[in-house]
Amino acid sequence: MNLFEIIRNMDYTKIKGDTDVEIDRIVFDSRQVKENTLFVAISGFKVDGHDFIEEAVANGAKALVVENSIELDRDIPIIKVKNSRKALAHISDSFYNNPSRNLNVIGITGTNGKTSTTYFIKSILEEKDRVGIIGTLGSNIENKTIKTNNTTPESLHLQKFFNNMIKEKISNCIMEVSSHSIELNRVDLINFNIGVFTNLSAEHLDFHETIENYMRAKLKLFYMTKDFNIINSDDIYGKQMIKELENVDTKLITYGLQSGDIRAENLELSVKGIKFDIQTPKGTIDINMTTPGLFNIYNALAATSCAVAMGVSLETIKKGLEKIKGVKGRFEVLPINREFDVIIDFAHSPDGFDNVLKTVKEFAQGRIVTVFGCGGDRDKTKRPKMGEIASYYSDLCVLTSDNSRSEKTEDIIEEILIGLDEKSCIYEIIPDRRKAIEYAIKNAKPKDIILLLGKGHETYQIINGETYEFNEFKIVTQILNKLDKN
Ligand SMILES: CC(=O)N[C@H]1[C@@H](OP(=O)(O)OP(=O)(O)OC[C@H]2O[C@@H](n3ccc(=O)[nH]c3=O)[C@H](O)[C@@H]2O)O[C@H](CO)[C@@H](O)[C@@H]1O[C@H](C)C(=O)N[C@@H](C)C(=O)N[C@H](CCC(=O)O)C(=O)O
Repeated sequence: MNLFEIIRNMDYTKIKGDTDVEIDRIVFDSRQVKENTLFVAISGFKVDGHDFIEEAVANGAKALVVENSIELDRDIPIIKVKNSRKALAHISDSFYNNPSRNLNVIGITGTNGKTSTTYFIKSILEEKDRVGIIGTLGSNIENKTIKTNNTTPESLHLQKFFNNMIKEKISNCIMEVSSHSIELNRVDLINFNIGVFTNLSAEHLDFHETIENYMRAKLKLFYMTKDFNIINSDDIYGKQMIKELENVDTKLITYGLQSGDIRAENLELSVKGIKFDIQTPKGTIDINMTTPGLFNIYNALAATSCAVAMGVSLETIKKGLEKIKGVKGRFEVLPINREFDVIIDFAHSPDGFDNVLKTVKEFAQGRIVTVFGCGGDRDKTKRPKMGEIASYYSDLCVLTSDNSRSEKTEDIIEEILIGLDEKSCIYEIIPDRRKAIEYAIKNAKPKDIILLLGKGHETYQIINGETYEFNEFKIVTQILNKLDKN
């Protein structure tokens, strides 16, 4: 494509050289420059793309887009812009021929639930249509997945994914939209048809500084959408967003338990799953899902709102939601058929602990027994916080190893103990994780829920710098078989 065409409607401050050159490739990483490449220098956080201009030119860059003034003794076109991330979004959109305009793009934003909601919507829409996904788990079209560094990748990659989806005759793209991506111009110029807001809690404040800024970053998505804004009206920031969006023309659909156009009623929560009715303006559907947790009711409401906005029938929504199976190692209830239950979850942060334990508390009829440790060589401030949260919700905590890496498990446990509240829960220390699980299972009482936190889908443990095979699913089965034999 001709460079002049690519930058035609873009804001720039200066152009040096002749833009009548053919460009076959756009990159923002000097290491990926080949012949006929346009290199866009991005000011980074750790390093700065402008520092790699010489390398990009040496590798054959045919033109440059820069934000800083640069000296170059080669005669290639240089386009100077105010904001090169913004320019990258524009260039990528033009280069791939504005692909998002030919897709139904659904953007999901919020602190929690983005990934699940994305997959819930997919499950409904793919009953009738082909669906592409962009998010934490990569860019996915049916069984082809391309891994990505970011939940919402850089604009160039986003536009390329959209273009691939069009080539594959996909009509719907469901994507997670992180607040970073909004602030860093990754999603500029995307033609969003629908925007979904799940919820907001304090996170990423290292980047946004205040929760107000964090909310305002997310709010920007809803000024970009063309057809529908879908907002969780039970969430306190959701309520604020609804007010802010009062004068926006895009149609608004709200959802929730306490309020909303799309509402869940008659909830039944158990370790086996969730049963509830969804009231919609088109009628009521009864839903029976095998994914436990109140948060999944919210995810189902967000997905239903989206499907209702798109005119999908209630029957299809029910079918799509009810076929959803959990994700490996994420709140996975093991099929052990005993008087107690074992749940494996990947939670390994205070926030993750709070979410999982709060959910278990919603339906626990017996004791909550939590087996966990904390990772070594990683953020130590998490340890007392995880101890505090686990003891707040649990009846018994079994403190053990996670991936201790180069640290001593016993030292990590000492730090967890600083936060653990001995008045609210009893605890045992068993550093060997297999033995800790065995202890919890051997001493389980009817109706107990045993939570194994931290490893999730991982199949290894790193202890004293060595990696050992450690598959929690297999270990639980082995322990149960051993107990049955004795
Ligand atoms: C803070 C942040 O957003 N950083 C992003 C940023 O990194 P950076 O600016 O530090 O980039 P860098 O890798 O140091 O390099 C700067 C520039 O120099 C270039 N370079 C570098 C080396 C070289 O040899 N040649 C060269 O040209 C790089 O290609 C880049 O253009 O630009 C990179 C390229 O796009 C991103 O991958 C990277 O995301 C990092 C991995 C990250 O962790 N980001 C987080 C904060 C983030 O965005 N998270 C949200 C999810 C939040 C959530 O909901 O949980 C997300 O959407 O992922």
